Amino acid sequence: MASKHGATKEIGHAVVERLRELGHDVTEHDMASTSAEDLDEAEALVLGGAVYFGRWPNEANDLVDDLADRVDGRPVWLFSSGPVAPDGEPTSVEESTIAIDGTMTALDAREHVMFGGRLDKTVLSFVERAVARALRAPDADTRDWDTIRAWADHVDEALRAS
Ligand SMILES: Cc1cc2nc3c(=O)[nH]c(=O)nc-3n(C[C@H](O)[C@H](O)[C@H](O)COP(=O)(O)O)c2cc1C
Repeated sequence: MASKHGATKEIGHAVVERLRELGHDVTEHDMASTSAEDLDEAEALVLGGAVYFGRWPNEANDLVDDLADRVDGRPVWLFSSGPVAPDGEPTSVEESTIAIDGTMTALDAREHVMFGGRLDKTVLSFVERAVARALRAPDADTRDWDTIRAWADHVDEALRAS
């Protein structure tokens, strides 16, 4: 996971827990302290990033660059955590956009899914808080745990089918 304030990390943890329940041997990594080589033994990869200004954090994009040469046909799934409001900015799940096409192509990923996010202005940096205020983004947590777990089930099914 690549998470600045923990919301994406918690989503990733829920996915990991569900995949473990379903019998998979899963290791959880923080992308900021993970190299592509660290993932060489993994049979499949699930990468999740928080969306800031329409893109994943730098550490996620750096890891994707390094992974591109090492994926070697392994199945890859991607998720993002972003939208926190039904309207306004940051925007709704349906409207939220992220520059993910390059990542999809680089890793030959099977799919990318956008989950809701969490915004808590009390934990943001000064600049982030100023941006959130300027965008009139409300404090909210729109992560839907049933949807997140259902997606883990879907990844499990795809893994079993492959
Ligand atoms: C400065 C700032 C910029 C953001 N930009 C976007 C964005 O472009 N698109 C989006 O959907 N969400 C955006 N968000 C919402 C975050 O992606 C959301 O809060 C996310 O769940 C945070 O994840 P994290 O706690 O793992 O860092 C932004 C939030 C902040 C504070």
